[in-house]
Amino acid sequence: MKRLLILGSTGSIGKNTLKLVKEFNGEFEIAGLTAHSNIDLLQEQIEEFKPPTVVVSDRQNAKILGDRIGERCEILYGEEGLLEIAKRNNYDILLSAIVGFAGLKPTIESIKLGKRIALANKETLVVAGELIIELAKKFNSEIIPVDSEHSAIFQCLQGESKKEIEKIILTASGGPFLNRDKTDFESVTIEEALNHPNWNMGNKITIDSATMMNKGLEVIEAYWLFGLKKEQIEVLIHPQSVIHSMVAFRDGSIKAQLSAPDMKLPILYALTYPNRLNYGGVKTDFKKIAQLTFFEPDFDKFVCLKLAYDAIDKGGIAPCILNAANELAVDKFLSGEIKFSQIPVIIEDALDNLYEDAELSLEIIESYDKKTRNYINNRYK
Ligand SMILES: NC(=O)C1=CN([C@@H]2O[C@H](COP(=O)(O)OP(=O)(O)OC[C@H]3O[C@@H](n4cnc5c(N)ncnc54)[C@H](OP(=O)(O)O)[C@@H]3O)[C@@H](O)[C@H]2O)C=CC1
Ligand SMILES: CC(=O)[C@@H](O)[C@H](O)COP(=O)(O)O
Ligand SMILES: [Mn+2]
Repeated sequence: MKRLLILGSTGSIGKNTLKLVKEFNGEFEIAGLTAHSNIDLLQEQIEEFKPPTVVVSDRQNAKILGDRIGERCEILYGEEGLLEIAKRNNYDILLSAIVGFAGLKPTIESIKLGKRIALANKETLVVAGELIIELAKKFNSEIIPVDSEHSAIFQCLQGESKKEIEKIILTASGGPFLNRDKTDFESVTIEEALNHPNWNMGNKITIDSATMMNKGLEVIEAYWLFGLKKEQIEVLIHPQSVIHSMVAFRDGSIKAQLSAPDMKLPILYALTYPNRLNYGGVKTDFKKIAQLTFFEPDFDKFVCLKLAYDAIDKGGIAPCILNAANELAVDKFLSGEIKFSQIPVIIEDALDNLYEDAELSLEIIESYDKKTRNYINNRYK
């Protein structure tokens, strides 16, 4: 029986993980769940999975939830609550699935306990990749990717050594605007941008897929996770999302991992690695897949992808600024404050004006995250 602490249990990854916990009755036990503000769903999850402790973001929601469920489970709140639940030594695997920068600090606490991290929260590696990889080594914590592309690469690399890799090929669906002209980006609606062709995900990552910042964040995530040069990380548009990524080896051989697009597979692998469980929940029928196609991304159209590659070159605090600016720009687009076409403009503006040489530490990363958000809030009211 593996004990799971799920950060972000009310989100898309969190809910898929709980479906697996239910499906594999007896394999997993829930040591804790966390939500931001969706206390109705969290309450249902408490009733079904009986975690000893849960966390919500604010005190008032903690009180409302407490009035509803009484003594059935301990309720913590705020950032302190998240850090506290992550520091408790009562679980085996942390499923890190909070969206955005908020996932960073509790993930670090879990790494410090030497836990296995099933990492969905890609922003953790984007903003603090160097620190995270160092800490994971120091505390002997395994970081197993949940992100479908990184899980694919991780699976292709089993039994291989790094020196044999020529490059990795991150596949990208191209999102809902793959065939839309860039001149139309001004008039893109929120509904259109949230209409991902292949994946059903949370709002933030869905908008990132539409701008292709998701692929940019994934390039940075792969850079840290697999310790490769930027030039060894290629992005390839593959609109069907059946090949989740590939590794090309120096002898010319290429390995790929394939399946119908369903996050339950990479989640399950991160929970059971190096083993697999019998699972018929995701069916891949090649006879129903008409074709698999591939082509190069258009960096002029999807500027966010270019900005992410540039942020690796700049290094230091650049990926943190890129991430904070992107999180805020996406929020502003989703609340109707800015146009879709302004997202890359805002990110570039923040990078141009805030980037400087800085010795990385958690404190510096937190201060640049705040500085970037303040800068954008003041400029784009
Ligand atoms: N969805 C997917 O298929 C994939 C997701 N990922 C990554 O996984 C992560 C989660 O994505 P996804 O599940 O789609 O996101 P969702 O938006 O669906 O869920 C986010 C979760 O985090 C909680 N949350 C949001 N803001 C905060 C905060 N400030 N503090 C604490 N908790 C918070 C939410 O709570 P509440 O519900 O109460 O708001 C919810 O439980 C992201 O980093 C994403 O990039 C990676 C690959 C695929
Ligand atoms: C499921 C998953 O891992 C997402 O990150 C997905 O890859 C998004 O698709 P695109 O960013 O390729 O559109
Ligand atoms: Mn992905």
